[in-house]
Amino acid sequence: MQDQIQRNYEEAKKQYAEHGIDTDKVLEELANIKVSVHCWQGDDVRGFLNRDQELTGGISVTGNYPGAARTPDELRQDMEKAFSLIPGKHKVNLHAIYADTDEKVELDELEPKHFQSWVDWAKEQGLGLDFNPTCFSHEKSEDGFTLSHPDPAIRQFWIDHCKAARRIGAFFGEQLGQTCITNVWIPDGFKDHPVDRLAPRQRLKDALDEVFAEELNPAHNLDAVESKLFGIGSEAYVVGSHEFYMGYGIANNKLICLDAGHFHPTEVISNKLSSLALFSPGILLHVSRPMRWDSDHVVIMDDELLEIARELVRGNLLEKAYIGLDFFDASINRVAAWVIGTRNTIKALLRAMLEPIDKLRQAELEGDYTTRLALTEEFKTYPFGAVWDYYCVKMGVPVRETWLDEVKKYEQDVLLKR
Ligand SMILES: C[C@H](O)[C@H](O)[C@@H](O)C(=O)CO
Ligand SMILES: [Mn+2]
Repeated sequence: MQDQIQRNYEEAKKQYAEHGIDTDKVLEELANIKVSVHCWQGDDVRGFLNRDQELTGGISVTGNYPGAARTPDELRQDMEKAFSLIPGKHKVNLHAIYADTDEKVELDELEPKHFQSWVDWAKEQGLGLDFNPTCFSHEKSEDGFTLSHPDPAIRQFWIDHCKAARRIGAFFGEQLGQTCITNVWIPDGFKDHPVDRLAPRQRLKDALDEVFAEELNPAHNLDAVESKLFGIGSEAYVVGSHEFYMGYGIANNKLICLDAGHFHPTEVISNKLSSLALFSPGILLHVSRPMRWDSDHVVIMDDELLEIARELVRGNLLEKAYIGLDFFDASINRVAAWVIGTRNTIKALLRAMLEPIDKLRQAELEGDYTTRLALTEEFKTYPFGAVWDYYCVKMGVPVRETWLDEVKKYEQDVLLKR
């Protein structure tokens, strides 16, 4: 098998070299790209702080596949399994509700010490950490409002939680020597048409100003803000809309987070990256897959994933874009969900890096759209699979679908025993 993979790679390498593409160099670059893998796929966004609390905030997980992680140790064990099947060294994206502590601690009182075990584990595994305040699944968000809440006391609770989250993010960055991205997403919105659209946005703006007032070392923590068009129960109006955060992020030097599932059904984030790149200090991606009402299906190799990857590569945006994943599916093996979505994201980047970008750009500049179309179409069947297989071998992870045997075995040995 390995000899065949090597031979296939040598043949593919020649074909790409004819178009000036150095596959060895591409693979070196690919190995440097980190994907932030979201912990919440492993336990259906339950977390460990308030395990009896139902999931709220207009997001939903469906399915009852056995084996969801019930403790921080189980979640780490599952993520280790997933990472052993994914090429490269990556990051783990945590939410505040994943604190690992026996203390009964409120969200606004969280401290770095409540995440010490995650930092120790990340060090040991060579992983980075990203972070998110959890502004949902809590009694103080039951009426659908957090940072824009009309009640100043409730608003203050969420402001204090977000402030605490940023300090935890900075602790991650400082401890791990890798910048932590702390992303603020809030569910606030109305099911039906509001009378006053402005006041909640004014309150959100003022609350964010307070959240971000403390200066933190940007080498340790960078802040991001994530918009959404609608959620379940906030169909008519979401306070933190795209326009709101475009304005806020650019005016306040914050990363803008684009979640692929947070826009109109035919609106794509791939077409937003080049505009945003010109004006914002950085972009955080939540790579996801919208399906009708749901914004969070497991990422597959569809046109939009490829287009996102192409935009990142062609526009040289990989330096200012941070790639995070955001999906949750409880109807399939959760470790497999991570592996499928993360491998696809990396594979899409590889495919984008294996395109004759200079030739295509030149054809476009010269108005030769025939060549542009012909080449892009022919490259769709160039042997990127041979390069991917070789990359998996080189990085010491299973080739093609052989990873699935390992997940099935893990399911038998570990997940079904929970
Ligand atoms: C759990 C995440 O923070 C959440 O999915 C958020 O990023 C989002 O996308 C909400 O729709
Ligand atoms: Mn998201």
